[in-house]
Amino acid sequence: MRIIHATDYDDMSKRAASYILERFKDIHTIGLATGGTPKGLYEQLIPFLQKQDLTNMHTVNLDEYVGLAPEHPNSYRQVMNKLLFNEVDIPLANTHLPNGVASDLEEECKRYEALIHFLGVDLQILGIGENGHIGFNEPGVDKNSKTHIVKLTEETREANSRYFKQREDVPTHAITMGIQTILASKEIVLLASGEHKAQAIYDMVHLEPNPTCPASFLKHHKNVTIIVDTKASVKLTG
Ligand SMILES: N[C@@H]1[C@@H](O)[C@H](O)[C@@H](COP(=O)(O)O)O[C@@H]1O
Repeated sequence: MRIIHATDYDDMSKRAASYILERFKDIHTIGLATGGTPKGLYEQLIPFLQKQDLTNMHTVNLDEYVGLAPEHPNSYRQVMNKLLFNEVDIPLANTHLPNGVASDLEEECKRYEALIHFLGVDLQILGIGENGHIGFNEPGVDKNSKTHIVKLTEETREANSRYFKQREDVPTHAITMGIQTILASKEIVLLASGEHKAQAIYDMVHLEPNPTCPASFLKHHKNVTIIVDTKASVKLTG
């Protein structure tokens, strides 16, 4: 695990953008994350992406809420459209997320997993939850998990309720890439900013891989870079 230290959120976003741009010519499929953390990174990437031919590029997102149709303003599909896809000239058909309203959700998980393996992810961007979750792989997750349906912890629903009108509107379940799905990508870049992420970052770096901190399983991957700002790394540096 390589650690790149950034001063603050803005610096983290800029460093992450430069890191990705240095490798851009080798990225055909990129794994994307939602949440507040990668927003600044996407803003940094947009001016560059606007000048690229993205016809053959594909994106795969980590997760989607169960029960929210792609048109729902809180669906991760809409979030990604707003943050990135509408700003650049990528065919929407090349931007992939699980379908949270599929009639057969188990089949949908299989379809999405197969699609990811077919495309092959060159670089996966990750954020991290305060409880160490990646994607929506909550504590207790199986390290061999593939794309699956998860019940969200109350902590995660609370953390994500800021995007919804009221807490009760936050879905109880989601479809997420599993730990194995994430580990199958060629390279992983995890971003974290803010003191509320400091414990999760400490656990990820210092604990043996174990399900209490799902991000600790990233130690099983040979090419992981974490870009953390001063506040998120405060427990690492003392
Ligand atoms: N499923 C997403 C994760 O992919 C994200 O990393 C996490 C942290 O979000 P934020 O970046 O807003 O702190 O929240 C959500 O639960």
